[in-house]
Amino acid sequence: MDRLTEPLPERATEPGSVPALEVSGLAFRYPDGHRALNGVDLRVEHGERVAVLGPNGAGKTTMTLHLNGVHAAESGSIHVGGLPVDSRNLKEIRRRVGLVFQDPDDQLFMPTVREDVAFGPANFGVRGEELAERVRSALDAVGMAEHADRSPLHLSGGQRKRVALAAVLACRPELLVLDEPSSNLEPVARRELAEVLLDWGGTMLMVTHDLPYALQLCPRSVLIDDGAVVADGPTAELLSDAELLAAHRLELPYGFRVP
Ligand SMILES: Nc1ncnc2c1ncn2[C@@H]1O[C@H](COP(=O)(O)OP(=O)(O)OP(=O)(O)O)[C@@H](O)[C@H]1O
Repeated sequence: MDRLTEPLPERATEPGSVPALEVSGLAFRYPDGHRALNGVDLRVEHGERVAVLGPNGAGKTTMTLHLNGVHAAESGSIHVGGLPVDSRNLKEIRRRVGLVFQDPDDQLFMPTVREDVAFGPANFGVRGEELAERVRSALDAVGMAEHADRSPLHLSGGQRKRVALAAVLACRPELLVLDEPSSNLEPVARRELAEVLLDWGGTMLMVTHDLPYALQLCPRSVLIDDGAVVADGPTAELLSDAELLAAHRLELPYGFRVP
């Protein structure tokens, strides 16, 4: 592995402390026999924001779908705040891990935006004024409060993405996992989403092909290729390594320079 050794900013590592996320030797094969993960190792400390980079088909989404038990590991282990991700703990794991899917249509299914955002916390037992307050503050955070009574079906793609994020934020997760949050967003919505995520302030893992977005939001990045982590370090260093990027089919936008 290409290990970049500079000390990582914003990483609160204490020897022996329980990390927010620990993935060890995670391997997975789809039912058709395709091996998508070949031993992923990743440790994320509380409060870190980590971008997950890699070419198409590298295994990024497959890895994220293991973090809240959508897929079950073939071998290896995952711990969230010290709790193993396995079938006995799924309810608590899903409370801790908020997964925002790449396609909001995989997540939104209620008649109104308000009901979609209330669904998760209600499912975890939140009721009454607390539920109403969570829905209000999550919709406010993503700038969608005025659309609370509309059908998600009638929103634009970018608006649906914001509602999907609100639905996860309303669950108050300990670990927020986002798959391609900036795709299909207009520049203003992309910037506003960055502000929401920075304000949120919790532990975050963000899968993205948007390298400037990774640089803006995540002090640390891991690069996954062929189902394994091939580089892990400060985002600015990874993105300054032209050879590393080329070897894994990553490219900065034309004219973009890492400051
Ligand atoms: N349901 C499935 N059945 C079989 N193979 C799959 C399935 N879903 C994904 N794969 C394969 O697993 C590998 C990893 O896919 P995954 O979606 O995790 O990649 P990714 O890094 O998220 O890619 P992208 O950047 O294109 O979204 C790919 O080779 C893909 O073809």
